[in-house]
Amino acid sequence: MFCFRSPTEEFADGYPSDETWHGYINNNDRVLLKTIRYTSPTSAGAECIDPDCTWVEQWVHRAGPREKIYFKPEEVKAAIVTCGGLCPGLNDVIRQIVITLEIYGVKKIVGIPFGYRGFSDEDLSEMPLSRQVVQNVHLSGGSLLGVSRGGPSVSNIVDRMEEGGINMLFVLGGNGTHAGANAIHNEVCRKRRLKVAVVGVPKTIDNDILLMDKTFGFDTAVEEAQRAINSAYIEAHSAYRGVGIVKLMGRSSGFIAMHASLASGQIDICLIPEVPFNLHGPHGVLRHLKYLLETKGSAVICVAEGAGQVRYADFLHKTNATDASGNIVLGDIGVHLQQQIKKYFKDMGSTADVKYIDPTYMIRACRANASDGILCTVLGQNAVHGAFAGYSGITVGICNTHYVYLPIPEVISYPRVVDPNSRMWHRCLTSTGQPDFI
Ligand SMILES: Nc1ncnc2c1ncn2[C@@H]1O[C@H](COP(=O)(O)OP(=O)(O)O)[C@@H](O)[C@H]1O
Ligand SMILES: O=P(O)(O)OC[C@H]1O[C@](O)(COP(=O)(O)O)[C@@H](O)[C@@H]1O
Ligand SMILES: [Mg+2]
Repeated sequence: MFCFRSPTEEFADGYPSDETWHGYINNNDRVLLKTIRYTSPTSAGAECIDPDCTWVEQWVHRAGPREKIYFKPEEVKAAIVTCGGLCPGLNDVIRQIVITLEIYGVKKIVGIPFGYRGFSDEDLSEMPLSRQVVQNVHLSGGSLLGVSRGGPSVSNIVDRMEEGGINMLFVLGGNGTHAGANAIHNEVCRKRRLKVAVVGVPKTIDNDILLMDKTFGFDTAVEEAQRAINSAYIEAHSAYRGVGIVKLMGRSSGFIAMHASLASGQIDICLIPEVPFNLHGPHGVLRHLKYLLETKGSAVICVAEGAGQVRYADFLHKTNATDASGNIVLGDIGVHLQQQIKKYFKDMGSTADVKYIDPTYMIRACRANASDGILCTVLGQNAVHGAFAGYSGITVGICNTHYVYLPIPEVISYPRVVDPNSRMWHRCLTSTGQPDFI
């Protein structure tokens, strides 16, 4: 009976703890998922399942240390793997998982190099981890272990886990990585019936995982994007009929572009994948740009990489090419915008001085800021508490400011996207002053 998404009743002996210490989470503690009770579907931002906006209580497990633990620490061999693209805070999470495992008394802790690939590539070997190794890793960005896309099949991964005696696996990654983690969980638990815990920590700079307030690294990315936006503003503002373009990450979700635009207060046009727009025509982006140059003298555009390419339009006529993980390879919307803007003004016998800034990797290849550092710390600790409590096939997150365990399938059933009817998108529109481009 090892296939659980809640703590087992079979506890390791000898590790219950001080009953006078009220620092433990009761296994029945729960956190409420949705905290607003909407009166009508017309209330701003309402998410209703029926016209009466019937309120459905949804409770999730509260994260944290349990008094009784399921694994004997001396029998644990824990592994950590980081997959997908980089994200500020990966090293903070790795560090905290290692430190917390050591506090539980775990002696065998390893890192799997370069994502899931590290399970299959003969040239790559496990990296022994200890507090000493990870002590200062959070001071730099990236991942101590390395990351990659693509990699071996789930059964290969589980074969290697069995061979290596790994019985606790911490998986740091986004939607794709979590799909993999869930498949690993199903293989070890349901098929092979091994006593193994697979626990995820959501890593997505795009903030595209469901049900969570936010994911680590997102705040840092938004903050880092400010520098690019400010540079674009200064360039545009100092040029004769200057136009600044900043492209930010977001394959299918425009959260970084929306939040960075809102934070800066310097953006005139924000374009995200979730909101349709035309470039040409009476309501198009170019016409508005002309108006901005005539009235303000300059303009700054913030565009998410997936804007105009996924969902509503395909301005770049993308191929069906995919990366090693199966993600669609997008064209460069920033370059396309730059070309279209130059041509538009040239064709009308006018001019625009267009400066394009692409800080794509600069906003994620940096160390986490203080608030992300704290988030990483708590998530890392809770991942270890969850594994020791006997959870598997779960991931950790922050919901309504509380830390929780969520079943992986629930958070990756589809990517979280910006709701064009949300108050946050409307706040962004208020800040930019842009019209509908349709
Ligand atoms: N549906 C899936 N099932 C199993 N593994 C997957 C799945 N999708 C992606 N992966 C694996 O997860 C890893 C990371 O996926 P990727 O999409 O690149 O990044 P992210 O996890 O950040 O979304 C890759 O090694 C990829 O092979
Ligand atoms: O160039 P890379 O390494 O594939 O990363 C680019 C991708 O990283 C992201 O920011 C995040 O992607 P993941 O969550 O899959 O790591 C995407 O929006 C973007 O397309
Ligand atoms: Mg992905």
